[in-house]
Amino acid sequence: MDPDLNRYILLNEGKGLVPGYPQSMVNILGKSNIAAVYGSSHKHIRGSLLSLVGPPAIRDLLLPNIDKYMRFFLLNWDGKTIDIQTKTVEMAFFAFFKQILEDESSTIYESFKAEFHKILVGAFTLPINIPGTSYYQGMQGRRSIERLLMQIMEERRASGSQNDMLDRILRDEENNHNLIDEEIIDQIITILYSSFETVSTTSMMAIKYLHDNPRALQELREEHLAIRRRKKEEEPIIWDDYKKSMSFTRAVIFETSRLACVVCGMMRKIASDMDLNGFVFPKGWKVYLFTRETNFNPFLYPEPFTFNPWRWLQNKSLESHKYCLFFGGGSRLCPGKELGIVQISVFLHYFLTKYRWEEVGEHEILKFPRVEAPRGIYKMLAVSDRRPIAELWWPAAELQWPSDVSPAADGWRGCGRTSFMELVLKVHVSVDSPPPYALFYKQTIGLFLINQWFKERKKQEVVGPFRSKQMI
Ligand code: HEM
Repeated sequence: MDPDLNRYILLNEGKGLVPGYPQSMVNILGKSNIAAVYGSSHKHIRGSLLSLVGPPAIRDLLLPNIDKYMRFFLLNWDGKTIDIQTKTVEMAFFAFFKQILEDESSTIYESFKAEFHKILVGAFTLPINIPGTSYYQGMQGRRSIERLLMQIMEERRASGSQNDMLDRILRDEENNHNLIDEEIIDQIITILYSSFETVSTTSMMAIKYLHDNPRALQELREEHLAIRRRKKEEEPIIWDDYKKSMSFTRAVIFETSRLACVVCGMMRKIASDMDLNGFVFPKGWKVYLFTRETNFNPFLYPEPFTFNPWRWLQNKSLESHKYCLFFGGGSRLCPGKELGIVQISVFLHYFLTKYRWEEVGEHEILKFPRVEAPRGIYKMLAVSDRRPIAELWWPAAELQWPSDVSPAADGWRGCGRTSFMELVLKVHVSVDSPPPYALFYKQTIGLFLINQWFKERKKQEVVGPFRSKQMI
């Protein structure tokens, strides 16, 4: 949790602090996925990815598409009670799928979605490859997506070009990255995996915080209405709108990422015995850089539990502060950072300028180990606002939300109080099969983990402090 040490680890991959994501994730996302490779392979793949999702690509190719699909996606919510969690999940998947495989049929879209869901569930599990486990299903999902992509790539090669991301990887005209098929498949799965949950969760939480903070909602809405007033209804959002007229939107997105802790940390592996802050970390050990603590550092963020987007405007250097690690750091700084922010901004733009909404029923949002509304009950009644744009604003009185849903009340849930064992059991023992399998696996895996834990403790007592100055 030490912010300086976290930063040191992120900046020193070259000294043997390499990515250390779980085996299940490496197997399911693929051995050449960007988060599993390092050194020259990492540089090579990262170069290819940046040319696909970096700011020039967003400005010229991706933003017009995001605009088109976001308008389409937000049609017809009027008068309906929607589950905002389900909707933001669909929004993120739909928009990224369309960037990658624009003209593929709805049948391909539906199969992709179903198989991708298995990948999501399986990526952080114990790699036990027997029917019924989430890992097994994740591997099945990966294989199906592999088959689908191979087939699409063959068709594309035979029939000439389209202009989506897959096609640009296949052509790779300007950049000469020339990825082989296996690398292409791994990168596509990784782009979807890395973008989808971060973008959907940040969008959902932004809506929640805006709910709870009418003043922020009103200011954000005014920012977007001002953009709309300059445009005809059918005119899309362009790069200049995003760069020059959405500063409060960016602040809302950063404040949401901070308070909701959409990414809690990053994982690294020690390539050879290493002394870090006076502790010897033996080769092969995994290090979890727990960065979410820093999000609540009162010196960096006064009144850290308050949703205060204005702090990002008052202190412009906060975004590049060395402890601000929402998007990682060093050579693995998120290559999709700008794309993610653009997508959430365009989503908010159309959501705020099209609809008013209110909460329906009770809701519960968990923050740890991942941010989610576990029963999907965070529902909203969206009402299309048909008044002329000039009149569109909400009197603050309309927007008094219950005080018991303040960010301070739920912002800290579980954090720091979840024991390691509890966490391991929660994260890994998510077996999706019906009883009696589920119970059997849960018990077996639970016993296995407890046994491992006792063994580990015993080892520490016998081996002592790992030849170090202090015991880890
Ligand atoms: C709000 C949105 C996002 C957040 C908070 C976020 C966060 C992060 C973080 C913290 C890392 C560092 C991981 C590490 O060091 O191990 C990362 C890496 C990465 N992100 Fe994002 N991300 C977001 C959106 C996206 C999008 C839209 C894409 C899609 C293009 C993307 C693709 C990636 C990839 C490929 C990596 C691995 C980079 C590497 O290993 O060099 N992310 N992201």
